[in-house]
Amino acid sequence: MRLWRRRRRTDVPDDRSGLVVAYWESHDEHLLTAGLGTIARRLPSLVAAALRMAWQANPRDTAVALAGNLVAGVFTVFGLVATSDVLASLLAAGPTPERVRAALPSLLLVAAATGLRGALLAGAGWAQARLKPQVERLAETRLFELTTQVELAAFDDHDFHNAMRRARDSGVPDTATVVETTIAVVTGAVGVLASAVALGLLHPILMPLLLVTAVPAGWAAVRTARLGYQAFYRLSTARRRKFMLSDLMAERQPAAEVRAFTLRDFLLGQYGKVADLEQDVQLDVARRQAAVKASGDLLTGVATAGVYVVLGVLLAVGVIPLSVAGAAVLAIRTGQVSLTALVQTMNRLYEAGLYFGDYLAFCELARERIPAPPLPAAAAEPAPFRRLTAEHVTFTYPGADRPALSDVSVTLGRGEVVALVGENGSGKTTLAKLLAGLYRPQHGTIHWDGVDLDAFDGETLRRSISVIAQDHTRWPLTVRENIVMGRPPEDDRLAAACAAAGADEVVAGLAGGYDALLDRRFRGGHDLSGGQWQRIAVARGFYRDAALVIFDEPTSALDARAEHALFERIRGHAEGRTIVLITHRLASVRYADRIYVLDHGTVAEQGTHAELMAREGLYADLYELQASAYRQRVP
Ligand SMILES: Nc1ncnc2c1ncn2[C@@H]1O[C@H](COP(=O)(O)OP(=O)(O)OP(=O)(O)O)[C@@H](O)[C@H]1O
Repeated sequence: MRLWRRRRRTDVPDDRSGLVVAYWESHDEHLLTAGLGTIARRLPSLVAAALRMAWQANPRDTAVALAGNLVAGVFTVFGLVATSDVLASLLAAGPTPERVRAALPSLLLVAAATGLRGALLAGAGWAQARLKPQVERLAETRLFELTTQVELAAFDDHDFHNAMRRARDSGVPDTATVVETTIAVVTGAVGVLASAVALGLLHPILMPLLLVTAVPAGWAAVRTARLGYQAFYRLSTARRRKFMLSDLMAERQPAAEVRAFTLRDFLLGQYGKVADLEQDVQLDVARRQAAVKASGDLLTGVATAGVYVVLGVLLAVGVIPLSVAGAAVLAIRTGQVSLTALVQTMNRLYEAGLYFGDYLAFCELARERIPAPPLPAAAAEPAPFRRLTAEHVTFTYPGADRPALSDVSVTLGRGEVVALVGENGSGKTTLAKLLAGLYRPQHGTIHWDGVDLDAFDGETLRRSISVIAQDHTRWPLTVRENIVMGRPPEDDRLAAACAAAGADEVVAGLAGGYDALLDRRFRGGHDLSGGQWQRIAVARGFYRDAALVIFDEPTSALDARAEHALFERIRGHAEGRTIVLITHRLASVRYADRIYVLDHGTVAEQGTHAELMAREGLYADLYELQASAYRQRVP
């Protein structure tokens, strides 16, 4: 932390400190200043949460792992106490063969206890190994169940996004680590307890000696974990920027532009700044962790020497006999091994627990952002509407300082083609997403034949709506999967949708036809041109039998002939449905039943093409501007 502040004041260039400030503002101070007490208080709830997770993943394996370790502890005590009897027999007066014979029963007990303990630990270890992948899968499934269910607006929220990255990248893998180390902590604690009980049985005064060696090792482990977490948290924003830069420099998609714009030096320079920052922090942390570890080891050595001195004194003044002292040394050594393992695993548990905490916190956060369930009365699948109306709708994106839409009202009737036009950033896409139920307005209502959209279950509602987004996803799947998109595959429908979108020509040109894989990262995969991809996306829109079909800039990448043909087909597709068409090609919206002209988030004008032209307002201006461009080119 000190290094950080020093750098911010002195040699960090401005753009680098931009990263730092972003990180610094989102800092969770209390996690970074956690001491031994905090950890001790945190561990029980952590252990409980981890065991709950393990139990949900597989109750039998969890029970076997825990019970195996606990019962093994009983055999440890048994073996240590029996060792004292062995030593007492061996150190007694008399001929050696007699002494060995006398020690035999205790020796057999020690051997049996050791064997059984080993078998139990092996069984517990096997159960534990089985648990790991099961827990990992459970954690990942839960995370994806939530990330695919939260409201779309959550993805526009920087804090939510950061929390999701931390949960996905560190939280999920560390969930399995937390379960693993929880059981290891139980194992270590049982081992220490067994040694302590054995020492207590040998002589009560020996018990506290074991604990003396625990303090320095515990301090070092906790401090090291804390330093590591500080570094991770400090660098979370910087790492995100580094991943982004590494994608820009080493992925296929931006490769051409990196060269065309001669961006190499700029990107490497940006990368260098982030990498310098990361390296500085990591080296600083490594140096401080090494110093802490060295101090911890030194103090543990001093404490162990002290324990042996005390043992020697007790022996010298006759408080304990030699056989007990011998067994005590063994118990202390056994206890120390368990103690070291316990401290190390506690350290790992605490460290992983912080990330696991991020995971649990994110799951909680995500649950809060799942849209509320609909009213039971209206939860059925919506019937095709006669009228879809948005009334006085206002919507502001999370973190935005002004609304993207203000007091917007529109009406869509069945069988209509309704066009949304307007300049860049005027709110067309936002309005379309609200009509599709992807975002919820903060003010105003959207009614599907008089029923508020909120009353429908989101998934059910969206089955009745088809959205072809402007920035549609190029799914790395086959052509068929790209168009069918999880709906039951029907060949006739597929062919009709492709023909309507002009994608049939694209499919005909691919060796695998509908089964061609559209991802060049896999052997035999294909890539398509922008216009070809757009035809596939439009076919997706035609394939879904939806009451409301939204085409957002469906022809932006199409050639003139394909564009003309597509607008014709879109009009044909409106029968029994409603089409919302967003486009800047105003010639194509002339035949729309109604045109809404958006301007800075409000509806500036509405009407048919003829009405709007007669009005001589914004629409007429934009239309004339486009038309004159064509007129100029044609003498
Ligand atoms: N995810 C987002 N988070 C914050 N602001 C956004 C987001 N998406 C859009 N905006 C803002 O909302 C406003 C409306 O954007 P929208 O995409 O709806 O405009 P548009 O009319 O579709 O523009 P274009 O013609 O360029 O596609 C813009 O000011 C834009 O910057």
